[in-house]
Amino acid sequence: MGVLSVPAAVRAILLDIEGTTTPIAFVKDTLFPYIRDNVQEYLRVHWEEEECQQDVSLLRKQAEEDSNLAGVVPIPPETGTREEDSERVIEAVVDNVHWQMSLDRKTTALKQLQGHIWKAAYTTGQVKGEVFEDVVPAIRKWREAGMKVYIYSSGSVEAQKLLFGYSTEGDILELFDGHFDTKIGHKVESESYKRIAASIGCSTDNILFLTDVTQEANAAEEADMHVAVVIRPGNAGLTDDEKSYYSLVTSFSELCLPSSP
Ligand SMILES: CSCCC(=O)C(=O)COP(=O)(O)O
Ligand SMILES: [Mg+2]
Repeated sequence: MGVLSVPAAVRAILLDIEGTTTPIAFVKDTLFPYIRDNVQEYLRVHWEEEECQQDVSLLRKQAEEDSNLAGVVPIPPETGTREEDSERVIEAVVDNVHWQMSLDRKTTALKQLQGHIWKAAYTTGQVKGEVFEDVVPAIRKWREAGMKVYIYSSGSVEAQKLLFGYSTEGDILELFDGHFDTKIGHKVESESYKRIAASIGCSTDNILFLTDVTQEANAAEEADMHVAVVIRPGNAGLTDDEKSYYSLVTSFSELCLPSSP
């Protein structure tokens, strides 16, 4: 087992979810298929609700921005009150969601709707959020040592709270001091990490970011955060250059805090 010495300046640890706290397989084989199978029914049941209409407006706006992309599915406005008219728009939303998911898009519009659809899956016990077994004991230890712990995922804050609130380890939301999603900016843009530091109330140099994606690690490093790349079963492989450049961990238990013996 390796050891990663956490720099003395670090006061907060910022965690990615998919591929870091949670197996990619849980997202790809459980969460995403649930959306594909249930999006149409969800839209039919919740169509008249304000929250659902806001999600659809955001998806429509995203489709307009995506108009130059191959395969984009535009979402027409609803022009009447007849059921056939709603059904026509629902079909377009379903196709748009399926298209975005086929490309693993991380748009705020897609992620917001996904979070709302997953709510029933978690609250009825059909799905439990998976976390690697080293995650909870390590975070408890970090917190005891005075470290703040935050989540930054492309999954919406609502989706994050469902995953950790209904996890295989029970409700573990108390382990986190806060949550960030793409509303603060995309994970491959360095400005996002500066905004997160400002929101936490510290300097980027006081934060260690753990992620499986090297483009995210690059962006955080460019913002002057400390970074480590997490290697988990099922994660994408790294090039030899990436392996030698980044600090790597295969378990959170490998992190050694400055005061740790
Ligand atoms: C937060 S639950 C769903 C995960 C998800 O939708 C996703 O896109 C994961 O992205 P991450 O930034 O956590 O790798
Ligand atoms: Mg990830």
